[in-house]
Amino acid sequence: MPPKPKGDVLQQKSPAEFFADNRTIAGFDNPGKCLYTTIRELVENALDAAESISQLPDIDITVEEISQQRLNRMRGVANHDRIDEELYQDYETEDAKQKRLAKEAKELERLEKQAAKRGDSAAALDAKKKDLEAKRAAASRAEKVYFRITVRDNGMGMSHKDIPDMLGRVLSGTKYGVKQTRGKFGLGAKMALIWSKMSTGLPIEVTSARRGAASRSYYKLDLDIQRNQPNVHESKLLDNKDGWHGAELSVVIAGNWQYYRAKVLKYLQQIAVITPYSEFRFAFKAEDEKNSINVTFARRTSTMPQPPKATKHHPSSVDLELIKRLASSTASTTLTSFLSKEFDCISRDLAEKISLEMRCDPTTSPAELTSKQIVAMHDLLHQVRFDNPDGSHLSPAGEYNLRLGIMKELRPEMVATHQGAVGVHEGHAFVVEAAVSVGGRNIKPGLNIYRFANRIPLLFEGGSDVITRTALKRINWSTYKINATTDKVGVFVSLVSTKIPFKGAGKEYIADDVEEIQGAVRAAIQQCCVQLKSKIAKQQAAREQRQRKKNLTKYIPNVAAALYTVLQAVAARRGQEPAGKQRCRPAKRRRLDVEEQLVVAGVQSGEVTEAKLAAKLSEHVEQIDVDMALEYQLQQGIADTAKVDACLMPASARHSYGPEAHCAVGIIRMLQEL
Ligand SMILES: Nc1ncnc2c1ncn2[C@@H]1O[C@H](COP(=O)(O)OP(=O)(O)OP(=O)(O)O)[C@@H](O)[C@H]1O
Repeated sequence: MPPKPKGDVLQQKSPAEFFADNRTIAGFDNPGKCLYTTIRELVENALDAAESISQLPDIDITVEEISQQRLNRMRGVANHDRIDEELYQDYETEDAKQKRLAKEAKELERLEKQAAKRGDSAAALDAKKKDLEAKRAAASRAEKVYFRITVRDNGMGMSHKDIPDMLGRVLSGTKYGVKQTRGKFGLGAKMALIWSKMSTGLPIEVTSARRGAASRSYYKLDLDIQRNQPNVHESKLLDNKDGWHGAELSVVIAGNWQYYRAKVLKYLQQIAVITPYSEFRFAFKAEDEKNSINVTFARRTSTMPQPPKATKHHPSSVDLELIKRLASSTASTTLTSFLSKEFDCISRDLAEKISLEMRCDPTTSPAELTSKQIVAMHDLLHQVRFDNPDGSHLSPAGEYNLRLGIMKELRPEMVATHQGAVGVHEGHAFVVEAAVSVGGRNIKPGLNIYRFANRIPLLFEGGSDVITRTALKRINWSTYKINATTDKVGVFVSLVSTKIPFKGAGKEYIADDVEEIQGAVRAAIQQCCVQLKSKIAKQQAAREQRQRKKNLTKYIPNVAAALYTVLQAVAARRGQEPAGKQRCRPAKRRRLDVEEQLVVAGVQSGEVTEAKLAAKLSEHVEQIDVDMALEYQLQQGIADTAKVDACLMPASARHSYGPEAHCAVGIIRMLQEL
């Protein structure tokens, strides 16, 4: 027998080991990204848990900075005193120190020049210098920084006995059905635990209670990576006198706040946009108190989208294995009832026809189907024409919520929203919602793209995502009077589906190769643009009108002065002419009409002054402005757009419904509602 090549030994890996070795697949790339993804996974679980019981989510997120010394104390490890400094990575030779100082001086000089060029204030320059110093201090600091991340929600909670498996076994969860949920893989919380095991060795702490439970569960556990099973350190039942329900998960990991701070805050802002019915309280507790942050993303509405419902598999989306699994686990005893009960869009009638097409007796038990019959069924299910899923089980954010979220977080000048019709991809229904906003705070000029999938903000890998690519390449913004480089444009697209074609388990971007989704995203953005186009045209007309008024007003003093000089000259000449001559003027000179004669007389008597002329001109410009505004409103269809019903409660029984009240900008008409 030839000798086995060295290293050619058959090995097996548990799913936990696989994900520990390939953390990047799940979005756990580097310490900073791990910090971000941990927060994200826990927040999304919290939202899923609250929404599943139609509870307005109340979520507390705390990130507590922990120094190496404190972590050592927590782990019961003695602090390490260095014997030989030269052994360490952060040891700086004299040469290296000189180079660093020179580089820092250069950087400082660059900052100062930049600030002078931009005319930044001394305070802004100071802030930049401090930032530079902090970065340098952090980079030169030998010890790593750790974080305790705690997320507390008011959701459905977890049952006492399930907690170890839910949080200590990779690929276990309650969200595997055909249902629109943020979680899908049964992986996120476990990845946070794996990372905590790998970086700090500390277990996760969980407290949870279900609705109406008399006790709350407390667990301290970690995950046996090789066996992929939970390892419970401590478990107890605590009193739940105040009837709390929800979950609180707390995990200590290595991270990098400095580089991922902006991403975390952006994520929270975007999740607040897509779930304005949630309240998020975020606290960053720094070791140095002055660096701590507290931000609240307040709830702005109590209107929650309908919770998504679990649906059945659509026949055109199933594979052979799934059919086998369903056939072996179904409670149905006949093929007809199996097909009509386990699959969406198959009536009993159709089920019977399919059975006959399979050359099977409709009363055959699904458990007795042979492999060949299952293959025949699989082929048929992919060939027969079925109705599309109707999408009623999906739960889009809704145009109202989307608009509200955008208004609350960005305060744009205008925003348009659109919800597309239900589409289908591989037998899974999907809905695309979009909003396009113009102007607002905290938004840069150009296209600012916000992507959401099953109401999760997607912040990474934007370049490959169907939403980004569509907004950048497939929309001709100028057709809609939008300047995609200078206008501050917000493009918000949210896709919900029972199956989002994510690339990777990190759920960071949506594939751009699904034609149906690509088309739906494009159509939804275009619909918003069409709405905005007319608003932008109106705005441009109003701007031009304002400009015209400004120009006219600017010249009033000069015009009044010139006019007054001319009038004075006319009045003086008239004053010198003998009375008789006034009646037989030379034919060339124009006759003054009565009004003009009055003005000239006014100038002569001192009643008409330059100031009075200027005031009259201003009045006239004002009047033109009002007339044009009213005419413009009429052109735009005042009846449809500018008429608003308002209910006024009379303050007392003595009131009358008088005639219309006219003002410069509208008419108020009182009608008695009988
Ligand atoms: N805050 C929570 N409240 C209630 N149940 C929770 C909470 N967090 C986690 N769970 C339960 O634990 C399970 C596992 O969570 P985990 O984050 O590992 O995966 P997931 O959310 O199902 O999927 P994904 O990996 O896609 O996020 C969930 O399916 C859920 O049942």
